[in-house]
Amino acid sequence: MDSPFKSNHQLRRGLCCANVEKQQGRSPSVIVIGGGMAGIAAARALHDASFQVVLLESRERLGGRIHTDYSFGFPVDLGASWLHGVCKENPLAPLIGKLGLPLYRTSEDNSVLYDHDLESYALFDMDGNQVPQELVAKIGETFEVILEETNKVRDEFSEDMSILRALKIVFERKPELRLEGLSHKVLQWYLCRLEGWFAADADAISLKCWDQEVLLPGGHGLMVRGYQPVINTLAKGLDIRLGHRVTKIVRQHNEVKVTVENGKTLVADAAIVAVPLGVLKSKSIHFEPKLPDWKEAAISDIGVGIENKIILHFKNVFWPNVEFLGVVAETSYGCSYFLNLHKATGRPVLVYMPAGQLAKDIEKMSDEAAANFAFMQLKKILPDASSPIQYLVSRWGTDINTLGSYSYDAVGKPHDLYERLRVPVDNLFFAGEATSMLYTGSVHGAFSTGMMAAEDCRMRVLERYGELDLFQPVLGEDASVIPLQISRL
Ligand SMILES: Cc1cc2nc3c(=O)[nH]c(=O)nc-3n(C[C@H](O)[C@H](O)[C@H](O)COP(=O)(O)OP(=O)(O)OC[C@H]3O[C@@H](n4cnc5c(N)ncnc54)[C@H](O)[C@@H]3O)c2cc1C
Repeated sequence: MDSPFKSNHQLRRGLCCANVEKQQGRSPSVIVIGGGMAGIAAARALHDASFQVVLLESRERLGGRIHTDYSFGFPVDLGASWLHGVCKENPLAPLIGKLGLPLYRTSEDNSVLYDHDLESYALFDMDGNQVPQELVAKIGETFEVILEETNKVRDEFSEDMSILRALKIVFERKPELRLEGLSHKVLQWYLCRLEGWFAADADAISLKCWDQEVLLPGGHGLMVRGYQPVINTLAKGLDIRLGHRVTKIVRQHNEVKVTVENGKTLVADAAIVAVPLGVLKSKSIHFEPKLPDWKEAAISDIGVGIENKIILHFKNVFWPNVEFLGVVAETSYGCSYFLNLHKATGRPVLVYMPAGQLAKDIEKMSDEAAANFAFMQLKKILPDASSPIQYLVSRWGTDINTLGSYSYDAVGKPHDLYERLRVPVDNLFFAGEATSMLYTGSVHGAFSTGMMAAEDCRMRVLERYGELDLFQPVLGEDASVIPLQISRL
C-alpha cells in the first residue's frame, strides 16, 4: 500500500497499518480522482490551503474534456472551446483575465442560437443554394414563438414530456406554425442547434427542465489560444499521477482508501471524486460500502449526451467570411453546421460538430471515414471545396475516460439530481460538471464545483480534528478582475 502523505493523523488516531509508511507533519490529506477542470480546481484549492494533495488521472494527459491539440502547429480544442458568459461574474474570468488569454465573442446575450448571433451564419440547402438571410431571421422568430408555445404546454401538463412531444402538441394546436419546404428545413436546423446545445436529441430532453440552467451575461467567447493554458496554470506544482485509473474507493474510519488499476492503494483523510458522470454510470469504479440509493439514482437518472468535433485543416480559405456554415435538411438529424475558426484565429480551419444520434453514428466510423463524412457535408454546400490537409476527430461517447460529452436533463427526472450528485457521502466529496445545479455541462460549472468540493472537504476534515482555524479557506480569494480581452473581427 502506498501512502503519499506526510500527516500524523493516522498515528494520532491509531489507524496506522503495518504497510503504511510512517507519517510526519500535520497536514490533512486528500486524494483527488480525475484531472479535468473540476479535479484540478479542487486539488489547487486544497494544496493552497496547505493540504497534502495527490491527484490521480487515468489518462496520460491532464484536462479531461478540455483537450487542446497542437499537432496542426497551432492550438485547436477537441473538447470545450467557449467561455459561456463573458463577464466578471464568471468564476473563471479572474484567471483568464490574469493570463491575458484573448476571447473572440461569437454572440451577445439571449440569442436564440445560444452561442451565436443570427447575422454570423450562412445557411445552405443540400444543393448548395444559400438560404436568404431574411428567411433565416424570420424562421428564427417563428422558432422562438414555438418555444413560447411549448411553455404553455409545460404549464398545462403535470407530467413531464420530451421537447419533441411538446413540439408535436404545439403543431397540432397551431397548424399555422407548421412550416413547409425550405422554411421547414430551416426550422429543423434551429432544432438541430438546440439539440447540439444539450448534446442530445429532442425526444430525450426534458420539457420541464430544459431551460433551467443559468446563462451568465456577456454572451459567449471562444478561447482563441485554446483552454489548455488555464489547465496548465491551475496544475502548476501539484502532485499529479498520470496513468492512474482508479478502480475502487473504500471509506472507513475517517479515511479513504483508493485503489488504482495496477493494484496500488493510497490512503487519505478524504477523497474528491471528479470523474465524468459517464464513468460513474459505467460502474467501473467500485465503491465500498456501496453509495446510498439516492446517490446511485442521481447517477443513473441524469442524462449524458454526445457532441463531437471533426476538425478539418485546409490549405486555404475557400468559404464565406461568416462564423458558422449551416446545412439545412428535412430532419434535424440531417442538418449540421461548421464553426469557422478562421474568423477567430486566422487559421484555415472548419470544425464540424455533430451531436446526439448523429454523433453516436459517426463514432462508429474510423477517423478517416468520419473526416470524409464531414467533408462530404461541406461539399454539398460548397461543391468546389478542396480536401483538407489534416484532420482530428474526437470520440467523447466511447472514450472510456469520459463516456459522454456533458450532462442534460432527461425526461421525467427532477432538476435537483445535479445537487444530489454533488452532496458528499461521509468523507467522499463529488465534483464535476454534472454536479453543478446552475452551470451544468460547462467548464466554469466544473470549476465552481471543484472549488465547492474543496471547501466542503476542508471544513469537514478540519472540523473533525478541531483545527478549523489553522488553515486558510479555499474560497473568498481576491477576485480583483483584470479585464477580459475580447474581440470580434
Ligand atoms: C465536444 C465538447 C465541447 C464542449 N464545449 C464546451 C464549451 O465550449 N464551453 C464549456 O464551458 N463547456 C464545454 N464542454 C463541456 C466541458 O468540457 C465540461 O463540462 C468540463 O470540461 C468537464 O470538466 P470535469 O472536470 O467535470 O470533467 P472532465 O474534464 O471529463 O475530467 C474528468 C477526468 O477524470 C478522468 N478519469 C476518468 N475516469 C477515471 C478514473 N477511473 N480514475 C482516474 N481518473 C479518471 C478523466 O480522464 C478526466 O481527465 C464541452 C464538452 C465537449 C465534450
